[in-house]
Amino acid sequence: MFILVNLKAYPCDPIDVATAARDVAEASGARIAVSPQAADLARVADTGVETWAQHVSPNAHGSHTGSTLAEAAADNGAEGTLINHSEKRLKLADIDGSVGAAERADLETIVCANNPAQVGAAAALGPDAVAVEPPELIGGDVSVATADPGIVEDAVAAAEAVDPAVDVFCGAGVSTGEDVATAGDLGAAGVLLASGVAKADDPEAVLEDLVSGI
Ligand SMILES: O=C(CO)COP(=O)(O)O
Repeated sequence: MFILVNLKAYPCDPIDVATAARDVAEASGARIAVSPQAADLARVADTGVETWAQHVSPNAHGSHTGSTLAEAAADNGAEGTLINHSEKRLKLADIDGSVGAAERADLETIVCANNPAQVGAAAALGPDAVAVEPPELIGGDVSVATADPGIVEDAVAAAEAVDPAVDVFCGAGVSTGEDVATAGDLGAAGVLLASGVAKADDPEAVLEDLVSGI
């Protein structure tokens, strides 16, 4: 199970979380990545933790003010990128373009989706993985795998039907090792989470609990 911690725009110290994630990954052997604000990519990558962008634009180099270029993310230490997060929704053509931009820059890709139908559509674009995150459960206390196990199973089936090479992740409300284990039992290859770590008083303790569920 891959654990990806999305820091969103939370007011946590990205280096504290990155250092804790690096230490827990090293001690446990688990794969843990941290996805900070674009401006913090290089500092987070410098800790040695696996670092992901929260978004990359479909654009290549050129006159595109305000773009987060895949090439710039990669040059600043990102190894992968989320695309189409629920809080950064894109048009279909732009999701396709961002997947292509990430591939050109050698970034691994996870395309996020609201439901199994969108998971199937996202899988057709050829990312490395897709993630199902019901928006109504994001930021809550109950894990998607407990609140709506069927949506995870249906997302796994939807991706499998389109492209069995595309991994399926789930996210929303994940905060414990038990949540990680339940997600794995439903067929997820990993989890995306944010508030459970970014808002924690002791992110390292939460990460240690999370990897106990792998
Ligand atoms: O959006 C998410 C991860 O990308 C999930 O957020 P929470 O873990 O805060 O529910």
